[in-house]
Amino acid sequence: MAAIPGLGELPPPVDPTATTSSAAAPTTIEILEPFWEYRFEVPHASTLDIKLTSGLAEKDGTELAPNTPYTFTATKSKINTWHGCTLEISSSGTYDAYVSEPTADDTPMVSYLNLHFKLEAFRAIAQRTGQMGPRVLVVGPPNAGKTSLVKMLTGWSTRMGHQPLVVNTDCREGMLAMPGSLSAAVFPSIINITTEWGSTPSSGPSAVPVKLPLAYCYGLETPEKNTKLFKMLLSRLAVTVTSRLAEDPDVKTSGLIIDTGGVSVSKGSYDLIAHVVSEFSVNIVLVIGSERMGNEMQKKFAGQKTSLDEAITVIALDKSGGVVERDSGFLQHVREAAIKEYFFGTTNTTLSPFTQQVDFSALSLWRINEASPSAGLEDDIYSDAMLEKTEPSLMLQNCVLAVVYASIYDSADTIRDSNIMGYVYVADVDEKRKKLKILAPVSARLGDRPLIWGSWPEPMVSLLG
Ligand SMILES: Nc1ncnc2c1ncn2[C@@H]1O[C@H](COP(=O)(O)OP(=O)(O)OP(=O)(O)O)[C@@H](O)[C@H]1O
Repeated sequence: MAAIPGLGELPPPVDPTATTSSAAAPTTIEILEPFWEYRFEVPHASTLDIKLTSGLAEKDGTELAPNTPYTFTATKSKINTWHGCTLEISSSGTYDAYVSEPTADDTPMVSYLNLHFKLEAFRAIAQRTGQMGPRVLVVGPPNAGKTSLVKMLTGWSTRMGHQPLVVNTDCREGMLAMPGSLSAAVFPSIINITTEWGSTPSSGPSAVPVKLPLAYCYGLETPEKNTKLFKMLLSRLAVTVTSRLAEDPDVKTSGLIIDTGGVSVSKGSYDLIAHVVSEFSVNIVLVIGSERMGNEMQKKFAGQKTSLDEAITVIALDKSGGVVERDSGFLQHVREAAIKEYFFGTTNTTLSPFTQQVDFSALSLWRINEASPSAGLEDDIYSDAMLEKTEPSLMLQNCVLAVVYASIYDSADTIRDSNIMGYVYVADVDEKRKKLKILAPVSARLGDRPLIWGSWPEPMVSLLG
């Protein structure tokens, strides 16, 4: 299992492998004026190469290096420019792209950048006084551009020399960890823009320093599937994040940026938002893409204080017209690609995962339960039942399991509260011989650590195909 020591960063290798471009593909040139965006959608079977040949451009807050081809696949995104630029585009396979031509007055990007400068002002005060930097939570309906905003605020702050701690509470997608995980990582350096958040920290070289997240396994698709477990893991993550802030002055003054999954206007979702606000002492709530949610958040947090006795400010932001919906098929390909990359690397950095045969009896396997609808939120007798010791079965076929930093002799609660060390994949289940064929990024004895089995990410059939 690839070690995830937590919240650090791996240095880049001395000789990173350069990204390759499809030299034979026809090339088009796009000239962008200030504030314009090059918006593109590449399906998983195709690749799109984008090279900045003049001017300055960025993707979600991270600047493109000049004359360097960036290869995108299974991506819907944009490249924007503040001062104008020229891009050279080539592709293999199909893709959709167009240039959006807003002015400074009609792009929400300007309000996002202004917000960034406000956060910088708070960070400057924090540096002078030794106080905590801003703790920012981004909420909004599905497909509002929340994650893109979190990336932009992270990228811009990193470029100013800060080290924000980014927290992902969206269990449907992973941040530097598999989907189904809740994770946090410090971003002292740029994000690898060709993947969602950069590579997951399996073994293998990368041109951009690999961020090491701290991750907990929730293993279910939505917070509603087991709200109590979800809240417990968030609290657990908040404790670790808070102690990380306390021990590192640079991270402390840079503050937190927290992403959420899309919420509908409902009491249950608002309770979860309030839980995150209180556990992470959030003092700035950004509501993107819903005036109604903005108003309701204003009302909810009016007059409330953080644990540090600061007021909670709610700021409503417009959604960008470029944000696109990603249908379930597309997102499934994205998840599959992330899992494949974890075990096999990318075309540039091929990894060789280890396959081993393991007896059913040699494993300590724990199943994450969905809460029964009758289980009361505050009802503690359900605590242990959230994680249940179980025997391997055919149901494990093609599942990803989380390996956690705990002992197989620990209690269910301790195992639940332990952070993730890495992941393995069940390639085959032989019920007759009572053996599993398991794929792991490194060779290690699997019987020594508890394995957590959830229903998210869903079984991936084509991983070895
Ligand atoms: N201006 C833009 N132009 C083109 N694509 C964009 C733009 N802004 C965001 N996107 C893309 O739209 C998709 C949805 O955006 P994003 O993931 O930021 O939304 P979200 O609110 O976090 O979604 P979710 O509700 O699934 O968490 C992403 O693929 C993102 O890269």
